[in-house]
Amino acid sequence: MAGIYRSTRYVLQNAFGSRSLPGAVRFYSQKPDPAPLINVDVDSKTGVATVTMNSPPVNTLNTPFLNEMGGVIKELEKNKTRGLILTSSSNSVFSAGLDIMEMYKAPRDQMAVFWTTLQNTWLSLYRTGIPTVAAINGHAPAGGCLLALSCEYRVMVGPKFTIGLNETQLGIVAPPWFLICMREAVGPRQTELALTSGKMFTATEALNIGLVDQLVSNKEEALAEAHKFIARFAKIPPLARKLTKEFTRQEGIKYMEEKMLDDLETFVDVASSPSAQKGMEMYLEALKKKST
Ligand SMILES: CC/C=C\CC/C=C/CC(=O)SCCNC(=O)CCNC(=O)[C@H](O)C(C)(C)COP(=O)(O)OP(=O)(O)OC[C@H]1O[C@@H](n2cnc3c(N)ncnc32)[C@H](O)[C@@H]1OP(=O)(O)O
Repeated sequence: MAGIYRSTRYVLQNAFGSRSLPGAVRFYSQKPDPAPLINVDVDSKTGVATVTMNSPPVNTLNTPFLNEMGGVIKELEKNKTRGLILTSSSNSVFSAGLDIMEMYKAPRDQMAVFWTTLQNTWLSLYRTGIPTVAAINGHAPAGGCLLALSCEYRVMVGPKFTIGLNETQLGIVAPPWFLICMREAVGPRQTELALTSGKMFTATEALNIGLVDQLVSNKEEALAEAHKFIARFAKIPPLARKLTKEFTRQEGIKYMEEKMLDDLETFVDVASSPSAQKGMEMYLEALKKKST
């Protein structure tokens, strides 16, 4: 463990040129990208940003994507955006979650950079003072569900899409901060039942347990409801709102601030273990078979 801790720190220091970890890796220098993986459209009347994930085919969360997302959130905060609506350009997938190729047969140092980027981007989204809504217009397994859970409100297009933390089905484990997000939405009983079996919920089931807040029948309605949710805060002083959100989300924020490096070590250990690698291999094969 200690060896991994040291080598991970070394890789991150090389990668980010920082002297104090992990705080220093929270900031990204955004390179201009000719083909953005995320589109941002700010409504000039309301100041609300629609952030559209646009990384075909299935919006997997890999290091470049997560870096871009972190940069987008930082930029929106700087510009005092009034709301953030997270959605997808795909007609059927919100996000397929973490890019398994970042974990399957990946060197430990690559896994470490990937996970640190995920931790930081997640924290930015989870704790931002900007009101956030997920307009879930497609399947949202695992990391896709985490993205939605990190927002304050979830509107899901039903009935055919699914959402859930299905990690155990792949032979991997949702880390505690994924679990905290789920528990905040559905409570401890449903969280244990859902995560131990890796259950994917239909949109209606998700509504019934509180995993999503509203069902709609298409993306346009989802966006309209998301705007309505954000409009609720028009008369609420932003600082009071921001601090209240931060207090409500204290457990997840504290976990990440205090346990970031432990969490990283655990991830690299678990994800590189032979059983997790085997699970991912079988899962990737099944995905390939399905798509041919
Ligand atoms: C201690 C902590 C240790 C570990 C914690 C790790 C936490 C992990 C959390 C995660 O997020 S793991 C990822 C879990 N994701 C999934 O289980 C989703 C898998 N994907 C799907 O179920 C389906 O792709 C879909 C329902 C999202 C969409 O279906 P469809 O529209 O039919 O697309 P295809 O299945 O044909 O996929 C197109 C293409 O994309 C590849 N792909 C899909 N998902 C992933 C992924 N997560 N990572 C990498 N690649 C993915 C798929 O293989 C296809 O590739 P082709 O080359 O065959 O086109």
